[in-house]
Amino acid sequence: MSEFGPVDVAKFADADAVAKAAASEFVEAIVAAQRERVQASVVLTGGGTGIAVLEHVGRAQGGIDWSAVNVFFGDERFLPPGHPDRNEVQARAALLDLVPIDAARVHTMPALGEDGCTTPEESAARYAEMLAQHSPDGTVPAFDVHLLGMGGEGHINSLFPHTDAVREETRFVVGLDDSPKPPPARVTLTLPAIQRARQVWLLVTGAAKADAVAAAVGGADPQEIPAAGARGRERTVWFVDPAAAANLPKS
Ligand SMILES: O=C1O[C@H](COP(=O)(O)O)[C@@H](O)[C@H](O)[C@H]1O
Repeated sequence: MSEFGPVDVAKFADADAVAKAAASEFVEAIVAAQRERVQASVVLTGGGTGIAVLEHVGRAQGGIDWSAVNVFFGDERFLPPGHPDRNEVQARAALLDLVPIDAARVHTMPALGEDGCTTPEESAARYAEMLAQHSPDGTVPAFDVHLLGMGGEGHINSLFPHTDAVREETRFVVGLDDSPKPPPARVTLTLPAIQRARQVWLLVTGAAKADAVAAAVGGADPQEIPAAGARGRERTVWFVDPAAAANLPKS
């Protein structure tokens, strides 16, 4: 039996409908996790669609007990604190500053110069320690939902094709200083960390991503198309618009 749940593709009329639907299901998933386990843990992503989803969650919110949500990040740009390109900064503006969540529950990846971190690897090591403290077995939490965006070449978090980061098999967080997409210095959860999540949701819109969507859903090698390795233990869902879904088999 596979260690992963099924892969579903959910198609919506356009990019805004993708963001609205994912936001509404995200709220429901957090509420359901809190009903079952009291605490919910989610991983946020950067990128256009990922941040649009958070804006819609901020408007909807319905029923989430924010005092029992732990927020983590899938990747981060290793830039000074408060830099507008940091995923954390964008997530705060879109959602986290608008809801009653305790600052201690927002687990950000240390920025350049924060907590004495001068390299992405130092930031990654700090983040891995923090994740271990939030995991019953001292590894990484079983996130309820891990949100992901995807680049046109199939990257997720900061896991780019044919890189050491996407090949990583043991560490849950790594730093890189040669990201093909700027900025070069980044920190990212790895495939082994993503694969601990109960649910993995990929939020993908636009024609530029159609080839990578089809390859990933079709079971490509994750070293070629990192998104192919993004699988949740209970469920993996692709939230796509018609342009991103264009090259999927019609059935
Ligand atoms: O660099 C990144 O890109 C991906 C995808 O972004 P998108 O704007 O094309 O949706 C994003 O998921 C990731 O967090 C970010 O660091």
